[in-house]
Amino acid sequence: MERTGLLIILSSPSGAGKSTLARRLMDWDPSLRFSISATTRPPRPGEEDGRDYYFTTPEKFRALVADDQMLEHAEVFGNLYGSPRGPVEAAMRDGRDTLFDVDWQGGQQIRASALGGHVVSIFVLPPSLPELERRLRSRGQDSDEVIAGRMMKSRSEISHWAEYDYVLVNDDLDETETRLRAILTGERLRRDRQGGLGAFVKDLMAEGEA
Ligand SMILES: Nc1nc2c(ncn2[C@@H]2O[C@H](COP(=O)(O)OP(=O)(O)O)[C@@H](O)[C@H]2O)c(=O)[nH]1
Ligand SMILES: Nc1ncnc2c1ncn2[C@@H]1O[C@H](COP(=O)(O)OP(=O)(O)O)[C@@H](O)[C@H]1O
Repeated sequence: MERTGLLIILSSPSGAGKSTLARRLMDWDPSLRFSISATTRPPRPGEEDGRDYYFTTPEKFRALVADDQMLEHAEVFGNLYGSPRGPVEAAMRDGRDTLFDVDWQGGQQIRASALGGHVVSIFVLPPSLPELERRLRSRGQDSDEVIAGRMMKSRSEISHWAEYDYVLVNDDLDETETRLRAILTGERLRRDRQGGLGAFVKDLMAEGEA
């Protein structure tokens, strides 16, 4: 069946659990392609260039933007982040779904992009702000100053929740993962309903006539 890849946007305030959920979703379905962003922020311990992010300089980042190689880009917490366009277009052509971990600005730009794919957007909320702060601390990778900055920004990120198709409160991680899988399964069926299924039904009916 002919199909176009879905563009799946995952956003949340920092620390709500996006990266954890994205990893789980890809373990569940290895055919999902994670859009590896370029960023000018320094790597955290354990992060790998080309797996978690493409770590780059502001100069190189701006050159990519000028060359129209970014599907979307934004400044978040004083650093530049962007989704390279080429791999997304290739995945769409191959009928593979792409998962984006981007902020609300990236979400808006992907929805507005001319790629013409079926976009599904999901916003992840923490059960409470004290729990969000606890998760940021438990990750143990950011200084107090960085954590305070992310907590301050969390309200403005959360204020965009209503722009998303789905909103999940990430309280119990297993339960949130189950819901994410259900969303993906349902949205794939909707995509197929709008796409190649028409040809399948036509063939089915023709068989009956033969
Ligand atoms: N617009 C946009 N935002 C991104 C991109 N990559 C990551 N982000 C967002 O930037 C923010 C900071 O990401 P990161 O530095 O990994 O910190 P974390 O969210 O605390 O793990 C998060 O809201 C990400 O969703 C991107 O390519 N484009
Ligand atoms: N449902 C959950 N319950 C408890 N801890 C969680 C849950 N989801 C994620 N975490 C933990 O919270 C921290 C932040 O999660 P992470 O996925 O890095 O968030 P984000 O990518 O949104 O910044 C990590 O230490 C992660 O293991």
